[in-house]
Amino acid sequence: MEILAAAELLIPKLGEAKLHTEQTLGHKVESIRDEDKILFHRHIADLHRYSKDPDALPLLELAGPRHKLFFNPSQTRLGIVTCGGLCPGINTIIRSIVFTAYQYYGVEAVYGFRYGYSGLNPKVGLPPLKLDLDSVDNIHALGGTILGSSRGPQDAKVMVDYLEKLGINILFVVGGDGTMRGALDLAKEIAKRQLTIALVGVPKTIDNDIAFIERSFGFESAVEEATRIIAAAHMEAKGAVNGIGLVKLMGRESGFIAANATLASCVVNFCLIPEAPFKLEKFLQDLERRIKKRHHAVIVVAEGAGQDLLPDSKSTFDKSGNKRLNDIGAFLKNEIVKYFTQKNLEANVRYIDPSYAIRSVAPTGDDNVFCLMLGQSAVHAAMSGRTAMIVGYRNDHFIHLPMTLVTRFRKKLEINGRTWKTVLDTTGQVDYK
Ligand SMILES: Nc1ncnc2c1ncn2[C@@H]1O[C@H](COP(=O)(O)OP(=O)(O)OP(=O)(O)O)[C@@H](O)[C@H]1O
Ligand SMILES: O=P(O)(O)OC[C@H]1O[C@](O)(CO)[C@@H](O)[C@@H]1O
Ligand SMILES: [Mg+2]
Repeated sequence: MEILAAAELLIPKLGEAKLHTEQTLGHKVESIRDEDKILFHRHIADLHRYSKDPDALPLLELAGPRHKLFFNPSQTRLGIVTCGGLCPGINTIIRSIVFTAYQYYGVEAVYGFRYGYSGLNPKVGLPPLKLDLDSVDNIHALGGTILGSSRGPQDAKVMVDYLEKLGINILFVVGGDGTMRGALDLAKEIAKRQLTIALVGVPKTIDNDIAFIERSFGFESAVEEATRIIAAAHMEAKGAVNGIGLVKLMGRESGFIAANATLASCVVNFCLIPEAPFKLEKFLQDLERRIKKRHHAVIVVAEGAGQDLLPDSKSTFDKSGNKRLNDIGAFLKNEIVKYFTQKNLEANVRYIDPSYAIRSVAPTGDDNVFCLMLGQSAVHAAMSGRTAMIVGYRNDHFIHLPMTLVTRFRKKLEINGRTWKTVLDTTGQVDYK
């Protein structure tokens, strides 16, 4: 567990919020008091570290409407941009921001930038979309993003020039670690020019690997979809002599999707994730044991697992600088077939790579609830003048976190934690190190 200093959780503000919220909006507001905070840590061992200086305890601001506004709704213009890979629930976030802006704050100037940061570079030629209640009314039922998304950088100076030209006061950035790094570049440029433009992020990744937040929206929906695919692999495995269903799931550097889908589906015998390196020979021997005993097996492998086993090929990177991974699924399929052929044992491997199919689906009901609340939290934070922050979920609360924190590292599945131990217990797999 990362140990933080209290100051690391302070949220930057554009200035003093002076407008009385209820008087300005003309309706009742159940505001959150700034001093209502929750503990960042909850493990007693972590809390003990602060027993000598309780003032140093790191505390999290709760999300929600504030007693005072920084922005005057009648003069506020909002922008939304969605970047990086798709994730179930992005549209619900967009809808929630638009509805909260219109209905709670009476802000009607809401614009959606097209195709990620590309839409913030006017030279690319993608004018923003004007968003209103009608245009976003049904989008929560759709996968993807109605605004489009992209990878690849744009110059922060060019983007801030454009925001200034359009008179945007608040920009909501929906994206992963890369997007938040891009947003921090924007925040620096905005501060340099002493502009009053707030930047509020909504963290997005189906990999669930964003630092310091406990749950990423869309993760549950992706796991749900992955579970359906694993069920198909199980059927295929049971339908053939010594059938082996092999499913590759997304998860670049962390195995959250693979581990959760394994637990959710109940039929997986081997779950391979990037956090738990394995020796191929040991894994194949255990697979042979399983096949001899039960005559079928299901393997789930996260795309980032076992990369060290793959033959060296020249690394390539996507436009955002993310390393392209080698295909561990195809590699394992070949190795399994080779191994069983050498042993003169029949094995029928059915390899399923659902790839994008698990992340482009519509969100589950629970993810929709989550997205709705994240979108609302983002608007409340921005209207109070908070900036360079994200909204997130931690210790059972919607909270604010500085953007600088969430770009520090990518969260990994804890190998000594409960989830991974449960995977080991339920699959019966052993350590293949
Ligand atoms: N270090 C960085 N500085 C500035 N901008 C960045 C940086 N890294 C990424 N970006 C920009 O952020 C956008 C999205 O980044 P990226 O493609 O890495 O996806 P992401 O937000 O991490 O989402 P995910 O990886 O979950 O799909 C891109 O336009 C990219 O150029
Ligand atoms: O092919 P794309 O769209 O660049 O993205 C694929 C990657 O995006 C993610 O869905 C999210 O980071 C990863 O799980 C996956 O490796
Ligand atoms: Mg990323």
